[in-house]
Amino acid sequence: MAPKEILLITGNTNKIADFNAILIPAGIIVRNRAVDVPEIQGSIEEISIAKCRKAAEIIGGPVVIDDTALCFNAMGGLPGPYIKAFLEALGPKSLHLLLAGFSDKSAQAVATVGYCQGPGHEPILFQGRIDGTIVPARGNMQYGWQTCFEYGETGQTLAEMPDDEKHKMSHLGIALRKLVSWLNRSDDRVTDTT
Ligand SMILES: O=c1nc[nH]c2c1ncn2[C@H]1C[C@H](O)[C@@H](COP(=O)(O)OP(=O)(O)OP(=O)(O)O)O1
Ligand SMILES: [Mg+2]
Repeated sequence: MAPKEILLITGNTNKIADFNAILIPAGIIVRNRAVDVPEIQGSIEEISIAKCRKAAEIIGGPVVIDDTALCFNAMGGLPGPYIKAFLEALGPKSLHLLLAGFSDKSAQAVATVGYCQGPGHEPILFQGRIDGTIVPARGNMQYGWQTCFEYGETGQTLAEMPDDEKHKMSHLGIALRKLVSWLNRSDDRVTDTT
């Protein structure tokens, strides 16, 4: 089987590294274009679909995007897809203070990966969601809000987990494994009809 290739549209170098770490072992080559695609307001799915459609229009061909949300249950799912603005304003060390007035610190990390064949095609979404708890920052500060999200019952934030362990259970890992099986299925369909 020929190696598969995707074009990931993102300006986030940590995201590119995570895509590579998860997809290279699955036999998928990740190319990247750092285009800043406008992000609308709406549900996680609406934002991802619009972002994916716009990226395909800009590139004029097949693209993959990701939009990652951090949803606080006490806040009805906010900041959700708007987490980037909160992170930029507060920094990872203060993010947990948003929940200071709530006893419920539970949260979900949600990766929504979109694939669009090209302009005029409908994007397809692949989503990974994991449950966790928002805590004062612990671990490697390198990436986003990962210091503040303690995964499940592990007692570890995503930033305290070794990368290979994290990619096996992360929101992005789950979403990308769904993308991989869809890419492989579509390959089978092509084989079936020839
Ligand atoms: O696994 C993650 N662990 C920790 N932090 C993360 C993760 N994944 C995204 N993040 C951060 C980056 C950004 O502050 C926000 C998501 O925003 P999001 O729009 O998806 O990413 P982005 O604007 O950096 O890149 P782009 O839209 O060009 O793909 O959460
Ligand atoms: Mg973005």
